[in-house]
Amino acid sequence: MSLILPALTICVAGATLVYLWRQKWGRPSTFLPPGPHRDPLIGNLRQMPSDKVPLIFHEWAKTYGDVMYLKVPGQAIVVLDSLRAAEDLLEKRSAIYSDRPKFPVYELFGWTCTLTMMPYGKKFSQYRQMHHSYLNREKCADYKPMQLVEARTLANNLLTLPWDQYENALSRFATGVITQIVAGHRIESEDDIYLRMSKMVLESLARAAQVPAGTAIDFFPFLEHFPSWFPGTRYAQMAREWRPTVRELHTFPVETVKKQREEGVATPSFILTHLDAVGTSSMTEEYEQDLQGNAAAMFTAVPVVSNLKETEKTWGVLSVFLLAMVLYPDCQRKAQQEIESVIGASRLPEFEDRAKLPYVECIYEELFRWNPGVPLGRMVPDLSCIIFNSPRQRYHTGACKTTHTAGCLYPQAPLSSPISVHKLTFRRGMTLDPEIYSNPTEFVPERYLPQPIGMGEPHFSGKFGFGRRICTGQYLAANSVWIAVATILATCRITNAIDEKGEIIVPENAMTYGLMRYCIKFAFVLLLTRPDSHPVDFRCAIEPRTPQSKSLVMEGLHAEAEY
Ligand code: HEM
Repeated sequence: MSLILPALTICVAGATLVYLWRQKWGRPSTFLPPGPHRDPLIGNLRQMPSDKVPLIFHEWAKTYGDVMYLKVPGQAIVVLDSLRAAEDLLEKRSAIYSDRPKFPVYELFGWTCTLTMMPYGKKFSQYRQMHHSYLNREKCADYKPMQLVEARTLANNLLTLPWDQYENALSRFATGVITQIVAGHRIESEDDIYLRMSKMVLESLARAAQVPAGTAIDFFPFLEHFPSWFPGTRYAQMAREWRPTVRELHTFPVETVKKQREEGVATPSFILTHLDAVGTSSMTEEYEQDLQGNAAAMFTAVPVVSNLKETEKTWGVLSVFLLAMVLYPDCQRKAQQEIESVIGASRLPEFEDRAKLPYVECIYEELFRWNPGVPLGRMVPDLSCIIFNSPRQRYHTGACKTTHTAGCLYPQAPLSSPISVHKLTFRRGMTLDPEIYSNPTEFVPERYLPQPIGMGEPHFSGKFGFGRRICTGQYLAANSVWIAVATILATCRITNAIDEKGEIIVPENAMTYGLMRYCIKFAFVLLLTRPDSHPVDFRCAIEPRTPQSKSLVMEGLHAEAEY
């Protein structure tokens, strides 16, 4: 027993030395894209920004170009700073750049069979198909009545709740839509089981997402079996604690719908459709796991916790909307005038009005460009963009396809490759491109209107990602965001909050960006990344836009309650 600790320490120290040696001498960098100078062993670790990472990468890209290479111990990062580079690699070559690395930590948390983290392959196509069959453009038209009711509930909540509950209201909206899609369940109260579960699970996901594939466990999976006091096992311990909660989100919705189906009371949902497709008696264990994983993956698309800022989906976009409306009151006024002149003051917006409200459409588009909720693209890194540094190495690792962009080789990675390289599609740089967008840091909805009224600039086409990994919930999300924006504009006036001293609070026009933190612990270098952005906490005031607003919302809710 007394020999175990020294033996383990020697093993780990040996593995670390081998690893560091490989970092230093294992790979010449002949074919790498340009990037800041790298120190021996630690690469770009010293230069890595601790805040506003997307903006700083964008600054660096001005020197090194729109395909930039960075290296920190254990991870190589390829930053794609322009739409052209992203389209070139992720759209045109998506057959070879759609893979994901293995995520031992996520798996320990209980995220197995999850599309978002799934490597490219047969199962991946099967999962995409499962999502697509329920979330394609045509099917999403059927969900509009439900989204309309949820948007009106949101407006009602914003008009009645105090300011510190606004985030909850937005979260409830996002979760409410997803629970109906996934399980046919309508959230009626604040203590709803799905709200509680999503809140817990998203918190767990956020913790795991702080370290996408960058923990000691990811580098040395065997550490999972070590006792919790052993250096580098912290995330394994955390994962073990969260696992039951994550698993509950997988099993509970499927079990509940199965039971409802047996009792003949199930309402249409993603789960019911897939249960019906096979029949519960002939359902294999594998199919059930697939269904659980796919249903749970949709919940991960919803940030439900008011204090939880780590997620990037619908909530993020709507909080960006509130911030923009406070900072740019003229835009709010123009949109409200448009709604009033097209729809009048006696009813609320509906999906059929969308084409007649071009300025509201421009606001919707500008939200995704101005401060995209996912500035570094995928929260989950890809392994697909592994770069091999020499033909010799390609030979050794058996890569089979190569492509050529910006003078660099990007061969396809074999899944067994031991090299961990993470690509981050860099959406912030794409949305700030001065060659595409004039005054790019300003919120200017008019930029999309045709000239001479507007500037004729293009919509940001990467808002839901690229290629074969493009967001499967894009049509659902687009409808959710649009109807929420239109309904809030029609019913609410969003203004600056007043503080305790009676002074106007002017929110800072700044987004916080995830931290890149580094801890060097007992020779393990852990890269902790949180590649997300969200408005810094801000207060705003929301009041009825007209004396009739509240009653209109209530009438609208009653009229649509039986959709
Ligand atoms: C405004 C809301 C949303 C935004 C901005 C958004 C954006 C994104 C982005 C940028 C990606 C990465 C795409 C890539 O890797 O190129 C993604 C992936 C994904 N999204 Fe969304 N999303 C939203 C809502 C949703 C919703 C509502 C769902 C489900 C109902 C969903 C399901 C997914 C899934 C499953 C993936 C992973 C796809 C894969 O890896 O193959 N998203 N999303």
